[in-house]
Amino acid sequence: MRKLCVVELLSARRVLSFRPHRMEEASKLVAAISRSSSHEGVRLKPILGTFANAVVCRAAFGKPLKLVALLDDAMVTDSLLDEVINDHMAKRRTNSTAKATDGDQTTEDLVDVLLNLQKNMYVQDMFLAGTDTTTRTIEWAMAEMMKNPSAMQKAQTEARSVFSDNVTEEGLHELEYLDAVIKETLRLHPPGPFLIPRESREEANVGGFDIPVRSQVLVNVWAIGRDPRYWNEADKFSPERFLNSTTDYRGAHFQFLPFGAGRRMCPGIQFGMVVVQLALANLLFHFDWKLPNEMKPEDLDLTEEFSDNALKMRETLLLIPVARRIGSP
Ligand code: HEM
Repeated sequence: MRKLCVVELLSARRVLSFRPHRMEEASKLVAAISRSSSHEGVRLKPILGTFANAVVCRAAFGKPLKLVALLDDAMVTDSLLDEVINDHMAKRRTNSTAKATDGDQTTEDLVDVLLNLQKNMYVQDMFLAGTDTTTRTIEWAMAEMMKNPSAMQKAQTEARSVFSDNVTEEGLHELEYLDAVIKETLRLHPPGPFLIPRESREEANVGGFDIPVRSQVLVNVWAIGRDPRYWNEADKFSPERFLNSTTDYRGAHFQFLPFGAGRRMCPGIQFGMVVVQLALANLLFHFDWKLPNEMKPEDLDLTEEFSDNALKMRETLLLIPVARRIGSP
């Protein structure tokens, strides 16, 4: 099933096919921030959540669903998902959009794919794994850049020199500094601080502790990402450490495992990274950002809180966006 999803939904070809949806949702994100701009500031998390929800849902279900209802209430979730599946079945019966209306197979969504294969259960898992992780990564990256204005300035200057009128996905690969910002954010604040539990297949001794065979093993990637044996000034936010470095998050460098490693590694890396890059590039390109109440960067509270295997920001990020006139530096 995992293999199926990787090939059918999260492969490079599929991720590329969802580009028009992502671009549309990115424009809505910019418009929503512009609308809610005020002197008191904007709470970024709900707006980012709506964006990530829409992008993941449009890929998975063909349309946006209500995020809060999905996450908070299992019964509502079931009935919403039933509705989505029934919708798709009805469309198939009337033979209108079993495949995409334009006849292009690549615009099928996950529900179409799973209905083709008669495997409906996986839909909800995919949704939950994809939305919260991306939202939190974007929020943490913004928070760290607000606390470290020189990083914000470098990322902004880069975005504004790569793009002229608008952000396009084709140009995202040129944002090297932003890529380093995202890596550094994932090192310090991995959205899943513990990987999926593993079971040891043989006896081992780790750090002086005997681990019997068949023990449940939890890998704490948060602690590994801050271990001074592997990272200089481990608690410092310094995207520069990833510039000209070969360390990446694809599971081969065990000091940096935000997406896990091995057979259970996150299959949504490509999907997740493009969503995070696209959102951040838009936030940096279209807005200047200020802290409310004349707060100084060093006073921004980035205390982490751990619950439900997620690292959350204790204080929700509140920022003032100042829309930029395109063409100005
Ligand atoms: C910044 C974004 C994301 C991060 C940091 C992240 C991180 C992770 C991690 C750490 C795991 C566990 C891996 C392990 O134990 O080795 C995981 C599993 C998973 N992720 Fe992601 N993820 C992200 C985005 C996504 C997206 C966008 C999707 C799908 C749309 C997705 C789908 C999944 C699924 C289905 C699993 C379970 C895999 C399994 O059970 O074998 N993730 N993710």
